[in-house]
Parts: sequence; structure tokens; C-alpha cells
Amino acid sequence: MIMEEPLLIYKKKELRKKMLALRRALSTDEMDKMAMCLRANIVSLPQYKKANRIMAFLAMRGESNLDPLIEQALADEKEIYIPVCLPERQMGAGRLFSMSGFTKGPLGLRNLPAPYTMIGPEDLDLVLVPAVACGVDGTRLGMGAGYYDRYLERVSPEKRVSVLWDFQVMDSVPNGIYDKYISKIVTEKRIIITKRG
Ligand SMILES: Nc1nc2c(c(=O)[nH]1)N(C=O)[C@@H](CNc1ccc(C(=O)N[C@@H](CCC(=O)O)C(=O)O)cc1)CN2
Ligand SMILES: Nc1ncnc2c1ncn2[C@@H]1O[C@H](COP(=O)(O)OP(=O)(O)OP(=O)(O)O)[C@@H](O)[C@H]1O
Repeated sequence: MIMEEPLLIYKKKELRKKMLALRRALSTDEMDKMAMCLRANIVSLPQYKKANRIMAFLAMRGESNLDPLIEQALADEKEIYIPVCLPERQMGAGRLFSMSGFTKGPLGLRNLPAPYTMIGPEDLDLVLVPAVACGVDGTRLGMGAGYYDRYLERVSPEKRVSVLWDFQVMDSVPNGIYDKYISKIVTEKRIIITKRG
């Protein structure tokens, strides 16, 4: 396994700590309002309108919340998929039919109840990617497990859209050889086409 250099790992850790603390300080009221703005911004994307199969995520505490968007997409008769963690830090996409009946996962995550059908990353039209911080240059910092870095290898760059709160957007975030670039960023305030977009 190729290791990332210690300084880069340190810089990622420090930024992650800072951003997660800021995220945890948000109130539920604030987040509910911001989640409605996220929904409006995402449905305005031509990519959303064209997409049949969308991978979203079920927010953990403080994370950009896609619940209103998911409800809307289900009503729009889109197929919605959610990350499923597999062994060896691999990830799959499991189909979500309703916003209830979840089981409890690590980090307070909501997991899909079994059984669910899975599709391959190549079959998705749009992948909404969670992030702890993003750079307008297309760099992304996640939770640090590398799930998305591995997964996005099989998703073409124009389909990778990061969704996060506006204060989490920076000029650039520390990135290494495994990190995957994203082409768009959507926050409650704006839509950014990155330098890689
Ligand atoms: N909403 C959302 N879903 C997501 C992600 C995300 O960032 N946001 N992920 C983005 O990557 C994946 C899950 N990422 C994970 C990252 C770390 C650990 C983890 O450290 N697990 C520890 C237990 C930690 C704890 O419970 O405190 C473990 O399993 O030992 C688990 C999942 C897929 N789903
Ligand atoms: N494709 C890959 N193959 C092997 N190791 C990888 C790959 N992608 C990432 N890694 C390793 O996974 C670890 C976590 O990476 P990193 O800190 O960049 O995750 P992240 O992007 O913050 O998290 P995530 O992608 O889960 O949201 C690092 O040690 C990295 O070297």
C-alpha cells in the first residue's frame, strides 16, 4: 500500500477537526432551513433534471442534509441510491424506496434496511458526494476512511457533485494522490463549477 506523507495526513486531520466542530455547532432549526435551500439548488441543476438514477447520502449529525431533496426526488420518480459500506473500505449503492425503517450504523449513520438491490457506479447518472470541506479548485476532504476516493474512481468526473454547507467551501483543501476531484459544489447559498468542472 502506498502511504500518504505524514504532513499531508496531519493537515487533513487538523482541517477535519476544525470543520467537524463548526458543523456540530449548527442548530437543528438552521439546518432545516439550509436543507430546503440545498434542495432548491440541486433540483435547479440540469444534471438533476436529466438524471434517472441518483446516489445521495443520509446525513449524519451536522452534515449537509439531503432528506428534503430525497423526498422530492422520490416524488419526481427518480431512483435513489444510498452508500452501503462493504468490506475493505469498498462502497456500494443500495436502492432507497422510503425515508423510514433505517437501521443504526456507525457515526450515527442511518443504514438501509435489508434486503435492497444494488447497482454499479457506472449506472448512476449523478452522485451527490458528502464532504467535510471542498476547494473551489475541485479538491475534497471526506471523513478520512477513503470510501468515496475508492468509489469515485468508477464514476466519471462530470457526475461527481459535492454537497456541503457554504462555510465548508475554501479555495483549496490538502489533497494527495488518491483524492478524486469533483466538478461541481452545491451549498445552501450557491452552485460552484470547480476548476475541474
Ligand atoms: N452521510 C454520509 N454517509 C456516508 C459517508 C459520509 O461521509 N456521509 N461516508 C463517507 O465516507 C461513508 C461512511 N463513512 C464512514 C467513515 C468512517 C467510519 C468509521 O470510522 N467507523 C468506525 C466507527 C466510528 C464510530 O462509530 O465512532 C468503525 O467502523 O470502526 C464509518 C463510516 C458512506 N456513507
Ligand atoms: N483508491 C485507493 N486505494 C488505496 N488506498 C486509498 C485509496 N483512496 C484512498 N486511500 C487511502 O484511504 C485513506 C483515507 O483517505 P482520505 O483521508 O483522503 O479520505 P477522505 O477522502 O477524507 O474520506 P472519504 O473518501 O471516505 O470521504 C488514506 O490513507 C488514503 O491513502
